[in-house]
Amino acid sequence: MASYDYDYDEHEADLEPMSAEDRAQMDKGLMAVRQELKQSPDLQVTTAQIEDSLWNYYFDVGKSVASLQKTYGVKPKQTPKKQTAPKAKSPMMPAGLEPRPEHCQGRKLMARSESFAHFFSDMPWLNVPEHRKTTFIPPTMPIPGGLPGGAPSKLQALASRRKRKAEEKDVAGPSRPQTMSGEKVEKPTATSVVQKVQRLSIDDRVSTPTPQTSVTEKKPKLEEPDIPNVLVEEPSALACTISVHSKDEHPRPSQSRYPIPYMDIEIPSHMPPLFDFSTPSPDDIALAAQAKVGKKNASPNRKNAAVAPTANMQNLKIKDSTPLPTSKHIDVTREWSRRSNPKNDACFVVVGHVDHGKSTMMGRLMLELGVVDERTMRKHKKEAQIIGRSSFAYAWIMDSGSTERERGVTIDISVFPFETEKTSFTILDAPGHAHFTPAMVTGATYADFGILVVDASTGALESGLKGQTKQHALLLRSMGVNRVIVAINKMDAAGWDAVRYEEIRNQIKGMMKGMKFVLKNISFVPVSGLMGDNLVTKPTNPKAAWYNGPTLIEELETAKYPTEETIRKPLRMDVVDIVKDDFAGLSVHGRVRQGYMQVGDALLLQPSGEKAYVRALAIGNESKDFVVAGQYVRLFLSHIDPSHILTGDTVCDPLDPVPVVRNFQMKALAFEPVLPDVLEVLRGRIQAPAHARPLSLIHPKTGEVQHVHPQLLKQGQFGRLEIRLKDHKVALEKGNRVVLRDGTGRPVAAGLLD
Ligand SMILES: Nc1nc2c(ncn2[C@@H]2O[C@H](COP(=O)(O)OP(=O)(O)OP(=O)(O)O)[C@@H](O)[C@H]2O)c(=O)[nH]1
Repeated sequence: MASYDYDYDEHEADLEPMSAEDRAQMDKGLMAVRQELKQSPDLQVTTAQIEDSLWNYYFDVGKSVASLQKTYGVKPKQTPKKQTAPKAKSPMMPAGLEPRPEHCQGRKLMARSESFAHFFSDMPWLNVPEHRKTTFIPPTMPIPGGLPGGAPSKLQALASRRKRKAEEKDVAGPSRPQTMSGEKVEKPTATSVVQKVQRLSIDDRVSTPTPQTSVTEKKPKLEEPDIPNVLVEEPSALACTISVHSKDEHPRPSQSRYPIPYMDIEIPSHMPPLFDFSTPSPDDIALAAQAKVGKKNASPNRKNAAVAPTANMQNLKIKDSTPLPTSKHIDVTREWSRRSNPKNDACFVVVGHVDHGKSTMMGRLMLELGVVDERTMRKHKKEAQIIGRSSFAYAWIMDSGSTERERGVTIDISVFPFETEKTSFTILDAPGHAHFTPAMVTGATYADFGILVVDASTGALESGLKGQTKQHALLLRSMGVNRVIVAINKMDAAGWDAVRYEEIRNQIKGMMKGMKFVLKNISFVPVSGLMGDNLVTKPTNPKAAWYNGPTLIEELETAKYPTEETIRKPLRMDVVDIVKDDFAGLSVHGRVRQGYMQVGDALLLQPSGEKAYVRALAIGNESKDFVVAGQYVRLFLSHIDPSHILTGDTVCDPLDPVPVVRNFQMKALAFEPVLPDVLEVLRGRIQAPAHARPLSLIHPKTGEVQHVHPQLLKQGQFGRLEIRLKDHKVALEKGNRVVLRDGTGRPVAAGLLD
């Protein structure tokens, strides 16, 4: 057995001579090194040493000289050396590389590395008798242009058949179409591609289709190939997804369809079919049983929303086979009118210029009402102090997002439910910054009334009147939010100055009058959100002694909503938020605009047309059997894929759904000139580009048409607009509030659907 310890010197004899090219490089390098070292009187280096050094440094003269001087004690030459960039001396080594590592230095290794074969010559595994040696047959390569998996294409198969025919003709003569084996050559029949491929010999498959005729030969008439009538399949959904194309978008030519293998296999008549689709599947049986249960409980009474939809649910495509949620079949309108503690439900939006104190006021109100406890407040104060935003501690009750807290700016609408003795309220705290107007519009879409917060401190009112104080008031007006409480805030900073309060009151009154608000629906309350003055209790500050009007909460309590009439209308709820919770399951948040629903009800989501069931209901953390118009609820859904729900969708009664429209007309107030142009439609969470065109100019008070097809609606004018959505369809109906804004995000007009 040979030893595996390799000794280079022992195998010196095995070294292969240097190539002619290397030899020439070496000779050139040798001369150059000698030239460099010529002036050294104590030169002790041999030719072999120089050659070794040159080899190690890839024929780099400079590096070789330096190495020799260092190794053999030759003093460096005093004359400055020419600085040449190291050149690559071998085609394998680029310039600037490090010298060869020690373990592979010397040309010995190169020589040896090519002569390892001898080393294993006595290995037993190499002494295989000739008859036992494997014969390697090259694998069948896919034919160029053939089908995946190596099958030839139809064209190649045809060429191959012709070639074979021609060869057979040569052998057997034209009158006897037979193969070499004596079989008759049959005209290819219409069978499957699978069979066709099987008939082809390996020779056929690897042969390149060549022209069958020479130039001089008469070109035989090309026969149409017998293309088998096979079942073909479209590319799969996965394939379409991967290639980012939809099937419809890019229909593929028929030749790119591949046959489904084995579809031509004939099943003998005595064998049962593999899949019998003539009988119901286990899923069908389960669904039929569920439908039966639903039918048994059905009653023709529309008032019982749990029952009526079920009767009409036969057409619904249920997405999973989990049992339907069970309903208590409550007569909701009767229960609601008989409730022991009749409370109003009211939802208000808090609007106003940025930093005028909206969130602080609402946060402090929650503390004063005991909705938020002192402990939580202390925590907020401490955390706000840590990041140097102590003055925002109350605002943190509303602004729960980390970005909102860090930046001290409300970004999205905050929803906060709370109750007083008389009313169940929902606060929609809107952002004041102009960038977040869509969120403010979302709030205004669902609100029964608004609180317009105005900063009383010097200069703030003025900047607000030029900014969001005015814009938000306009948006409220044009969206039909007619009841507004103007909270004149930061009265502590204004020293509870009665004159300042009156001044602000008059200015805002004038502005709102100009916006065609009915003044009896507007009320004013001086407050200090930060100090908690006049929110729930009368101000304690002696400077506020002049004020003897209502507190903010007293003003809020005047709201009355909903009426029985609203509850009897078909269900509408706009999806403001979607929550996918691993534990609690899929739920959506929103305000029931009209109608009611109870656990077990069937629902329809528009504009998608997806169906679902009410699995559970909750208001705040309290679970409910039913919810009615006016309440801000959490609706837990079943039998729907979460990917089919979007914010902005409308949850509605499947028997009386909200229509899905592409074109509509609306009565709008123009904040900016409205010309025929592309604008963005904003409704709740819906944002869709549309083409807007003025149809008529309307008198704001009488509603009479003053001018048909005006070229534009001027700022402050009321008119009817035609809206054509560009690519979306939206769920909208008469009376819905819609805002239009331009490309810069500035609201241009707002109004109600006609
Ligand atoms: N002096 C005084 N400062 C107040 C009062 N209310 C709010 N502030 C301060 O005003 C600043 C802004 O308050 P926020 O409540 O965040 O204002 P906002 O209107 O909600 O701001 P955005 O939602 O971002 O538009 C904070 O520093 C508050 O402490 C008040 O009544 N008096």
